[in-house]
Amino acid sequence: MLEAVELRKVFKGKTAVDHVSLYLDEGESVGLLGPNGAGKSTTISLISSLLAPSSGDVRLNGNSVIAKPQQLREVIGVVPQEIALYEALSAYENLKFFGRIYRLQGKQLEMKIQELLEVIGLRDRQKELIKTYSGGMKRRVNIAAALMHDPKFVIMDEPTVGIDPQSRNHILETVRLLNREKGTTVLYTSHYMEEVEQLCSRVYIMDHGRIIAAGTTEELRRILSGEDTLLLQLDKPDEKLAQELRELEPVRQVEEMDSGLKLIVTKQSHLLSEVVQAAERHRVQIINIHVQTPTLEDVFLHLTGRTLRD
Ligand SMILES: Nc1ncnc2c1ncn2[C@@H]1O[C@H](COP(=O)(O)OP(=O)(O)OP(=O)(O)O)[C@@H](O)[C@H]1O
Repeated sequence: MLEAVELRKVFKGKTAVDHVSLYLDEGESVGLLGPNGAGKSTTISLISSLLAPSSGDVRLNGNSVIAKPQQLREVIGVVPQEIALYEALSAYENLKFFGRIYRLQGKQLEMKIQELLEVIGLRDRQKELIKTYSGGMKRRVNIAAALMHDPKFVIMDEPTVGIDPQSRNHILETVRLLNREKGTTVLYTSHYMEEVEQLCSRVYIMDHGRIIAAGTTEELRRILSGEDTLLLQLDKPDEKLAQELRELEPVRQVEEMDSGLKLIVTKQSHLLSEVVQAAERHRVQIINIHVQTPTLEDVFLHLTGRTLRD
């Protein structure tokens, strides 16, 4: 088990990570979810011993690794947000370089490189220089580089931000394969709820440097078990209508979206006629009303009053 215990990191008087405790059991796929600036990258750097905490501890199978990180470094692979590759070398040459750092050589090194190129779907382009790759392809090579030493724990920092759909799918597939078929323990950081819901069995939600909720996706959704999400598709946006709905008793949250409004409301409230009347008063036409069970995104909205992408 890899564990963070009451981690804190203060940068020049600003607390970026505030008493964060989390654990990864072997074989788990765990999500760390939070908006930009929540402290996810700093938490990852602390857990992987790239950064020293202001206080708190990181433990591998019960033993602190802060003073002696070597043991941890052998079993952990970190995929940072920034691409850390040699642009003037090919994908093959980059992986060879990283493999050598982990003391792989000869046939073993060659096999590992080809295995990982296959996993990331770039075997046929391995001889091309990194600088000719798309952002998504570079990300995929960056992931392979972190896997050269067959780490037991893989920590990924928002690996799908700003990349093309094909690379995104490849990355999600790679995470699945690593976790479900190879049994690798994964900590997956993201601000995309749907990715975490698909990939992870347990989730930590982080905001302003703190863990504000933790549990299985089911448990977290149960935070909203007494509530429904109401999606109103409107013919035009209307700030005043949103404001009026916010003041209705059963309405917990109102979020404005491109096509209308999203309301988190108390279950079984007889709200629809009030909503329809309010829309009529504001001369807004309701094109469609959809009631759905809450998502993790809604849980986040409920806990913080903000959306993940704010
Ligand atoms: N080296 C540093 N020096 C000063 N402040 C920092 C440093 N690194 C991070 N911070 C601050 O700590 C806070 C948390 O940043 P962090 O990068 O961990 O968040 P994040 O959740 O990973 O967000 P993002 O998705 O934008 O990377 C931010 O306010 C950031 O400005």
